Amino acid sequence: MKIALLGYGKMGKMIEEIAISRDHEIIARVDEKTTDFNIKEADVAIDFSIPSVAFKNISMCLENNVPVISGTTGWLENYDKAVNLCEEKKGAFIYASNFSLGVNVFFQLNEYLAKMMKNLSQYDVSIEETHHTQKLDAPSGTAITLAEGIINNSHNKSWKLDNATSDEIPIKALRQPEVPGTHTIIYKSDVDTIDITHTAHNREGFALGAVIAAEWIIGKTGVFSMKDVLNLG
Ligand SMILES: NC(=O)C1=CN([C@@H]2O[C@H](COP(=O)(O)OP(=O)(O)OC[C@H]3O[C@@H](n4cnc5c(N)ncnc54)[C@H](O)[C@@H]3O)[C@@H](O)[C@H]2O)C=CC1
Ligand SMILES: O=C(O)C1=N[C@H](C(=O)O)C[C@H](O)C1
Repeated sequence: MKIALLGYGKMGKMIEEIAISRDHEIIARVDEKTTDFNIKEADVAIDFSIPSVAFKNISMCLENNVPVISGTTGWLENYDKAVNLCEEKKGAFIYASNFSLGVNVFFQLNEYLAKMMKNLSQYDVSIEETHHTQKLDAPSGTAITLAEGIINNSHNKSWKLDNATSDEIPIKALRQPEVPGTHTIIYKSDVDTIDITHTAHNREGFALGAVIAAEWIIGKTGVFSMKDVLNLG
């Protein structure tokens, strides 16, 4: 498979390593200085760039009929436009806030727990995420997906970063050197606390998931999620 890497930072480099180990070829490594590449030469593009350029990258791929996987977070105000463009062009597109197998299991665990806690009003739910200090967006995309998983399966209606009211799920975003990504869901009552945590030890799980998604999307048409790729029960 010929892969164009849109964004060649921490994730782009890790994806390159894993893609090569699975016999794929990297035909472009694109950062803000790159001008001379032809996206049409790629079988698939993998975008791990920055929030302000992700939608432009995704649109470029869809306009040129190149299937695109995006893991960039912090650009979701344009997600619906990307979906519409994909449908209009009969293209193929996957966005996931987190490509790791472990977090995708954790997403399902979170939804299951939210259903169990739905009518236990003595518990208040909150989310905490910790990432490295270079992260541009807060809260993390994964924390937003977790909040949406709770909202879709409980009486909670919305989430808020810091200073939440009692109607909102509070999300706390902590930044500490070198942390690849830790997410905790907390249910607290006066008498006890239930919490579940996913801790990434490094970036390999994210990168492997993105390459598996890229392998999976070849030959398909439509907008998909990691749930489709991983076929989790
Ligand atoms: N969905 C997932 O599983 C994961 C998502 N991420 C997200 O992926 C994104 C990238 O993360 P990292 O690699 O850690 O960040 P990074 O800062 O190490 O790399 C970002 C890269 O984008 C490049 N870039 C800047 N302008 C560009 C442009 N116009 N076109 C193409 N590339 C451009 C930068 O040069 C840099 O190399 C972030 O949004 C992060 O939140 C990170 C890890 C896992
Ligand atoms: O920026 C990161 O590093 C990560 N970003 C993603 C997010 O915002 O959820 C996924 C992972 O937690 C690492």
